[in-house]
Amino acid sequence: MTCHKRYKIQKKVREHHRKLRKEAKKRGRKKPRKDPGVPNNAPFKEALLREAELRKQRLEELKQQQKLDRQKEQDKKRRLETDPAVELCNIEPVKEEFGQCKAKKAKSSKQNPKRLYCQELKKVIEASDVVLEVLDARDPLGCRCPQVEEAIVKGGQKKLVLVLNKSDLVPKENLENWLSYLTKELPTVVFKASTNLKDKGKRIKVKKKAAPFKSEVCVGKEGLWKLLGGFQETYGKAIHVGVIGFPNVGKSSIINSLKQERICNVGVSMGLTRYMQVVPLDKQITIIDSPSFIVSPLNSAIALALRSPASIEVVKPMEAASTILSHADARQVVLKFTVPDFKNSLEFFTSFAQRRGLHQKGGSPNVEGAAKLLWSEWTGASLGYFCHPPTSWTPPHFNESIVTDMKRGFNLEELEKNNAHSIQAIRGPRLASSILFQSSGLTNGVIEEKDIPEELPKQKERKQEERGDYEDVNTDQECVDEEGDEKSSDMFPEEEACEALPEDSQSDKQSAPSFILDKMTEEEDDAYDFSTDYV
Ligand SMILES: Nc1nc2c(ncn2[C@@H]2O[C@H](COP(=O)(O)OP(=O)(O)OP(=O)(O)O)[C@@H](O)[C@H]2O)c(=O)[nH]1
Repeated sequence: MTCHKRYKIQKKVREHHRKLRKEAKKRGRKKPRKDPGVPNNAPFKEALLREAELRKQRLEELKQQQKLDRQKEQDKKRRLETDPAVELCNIEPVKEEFGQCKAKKAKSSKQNPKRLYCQELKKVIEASDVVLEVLDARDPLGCRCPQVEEAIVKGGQKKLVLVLNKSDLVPKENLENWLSYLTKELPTVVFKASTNLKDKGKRIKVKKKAAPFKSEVCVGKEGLWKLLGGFQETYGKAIHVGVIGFPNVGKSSIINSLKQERICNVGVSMGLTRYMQVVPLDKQITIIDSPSFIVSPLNSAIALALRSPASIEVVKPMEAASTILSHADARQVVLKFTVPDFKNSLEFFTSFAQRRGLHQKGGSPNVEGAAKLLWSEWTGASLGYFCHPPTSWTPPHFNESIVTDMKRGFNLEELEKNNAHSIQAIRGPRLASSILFQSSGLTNGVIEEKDIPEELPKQKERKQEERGDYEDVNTDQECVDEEGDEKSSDMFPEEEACEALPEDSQSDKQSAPSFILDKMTEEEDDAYDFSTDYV
């Protein structure tokens, strides 16, 4: 920050305080006077002090009593909620916005969130006839969870379908390779969710003449509808379709795209969906959103960094971002983020922070902020990177009979045609401008509640603190997301820097102080908005 600007801010702060003092004076409200206590020469001072002490004690006791009463009341309520009749609300279609059952929320507020996620996920699987496992096309294998897949196919009653989402973020050739790799095992749908939908009730009107903005278009919707519709016809009755997957793969976005309205909560924060949500698509098909899978702590560092729901797991941003960086092609990273060559991750984060205008007080680069930004971009909605599918066809973890069973009832020829059509319609990044990433393969998940260790209170506190920290970055990101999170990954660095700013700064780019110092003009410098920028 320039000295000129700093002094200007200080002056404004002084003026502001002066104004407040003046207004307070006008209103006649003065500072409360300090209690001078009982003077030493007062008669009966000792007795007065004792009396005051007693009054204080009585007040404390009263407060304690009220607290106990409140606790008793809450216990009573909780007991009422454990009544099975309340449980029924779990499977009822959503009635309120983002459909979270309030009773359920209250009940589970004190439960270990990982257990809650497992419970909800199990409920979704149990209630579903077809399960859509959503995979991030940038690392499809890393988004598959063998434990959950096995739980689905175990009974032989349910169908498992893979949905290759975020396919706009990988090169076309790569997408084709992954499709042919995955379809050998399970029916796979190529999808690109629409990320710019209006809230529930406000349907999008697609004008006939005006071509919709590239980022608003959903691709693969027809294919998925037809696949589910065809299956429902052969099945002969109404079906429930569960949508599952690791955090941020786009489960809720897919449901919103199918429904064409923003019915499920969507955002860059990992682990945003905490409860199952039932959304009727039509009379015959009901879709169920679910919270993400819980990652097993035995996974590799890269799997933990990319697949841990930040809302319930603690992953240190610096460690996570460094691990991600070590798995990416350094040359392509340098080109993509337009930073100089780097020897280690710290060097990269320093240049990245400078490039994106992330500075701490005093002007030093905000390395931690840069790490958080890279981490959230890697799991977010705009950065293009890709992994190669295994070169040879490795035997699936399902045997032949399960594979044929999973494909039965679906019109696979039609699906193939629709996928080819989707691939044509998606305009992904070029292979040369995308970052090559080394996947660590399948990610192990925890599906049984008993496998989740109980958290110690101290651990819990630490997690909450760190989560708060992470959410700071993500709320910023979310704001951007809502503005139109599908910015091309080939955007200019200045635009990308703006992406990391809070919504206010985004919406008022002209007046907000720019984070990019070398681009800061005198006009922007003068435009310090005291009402929004001074905290
Ligand atoms: N570019 C792109 N972004 C997508 C696509 N689908 C989803 N996203 C973005 O990915 C982010 C995560 O999407 P969500 O739908 O919240 O993902 P989720 O799996 O429900 O996430 P959790 O609720 O955290 O488990 C959001 O910012 C979406 O806008 C897609 O097809 N392409």
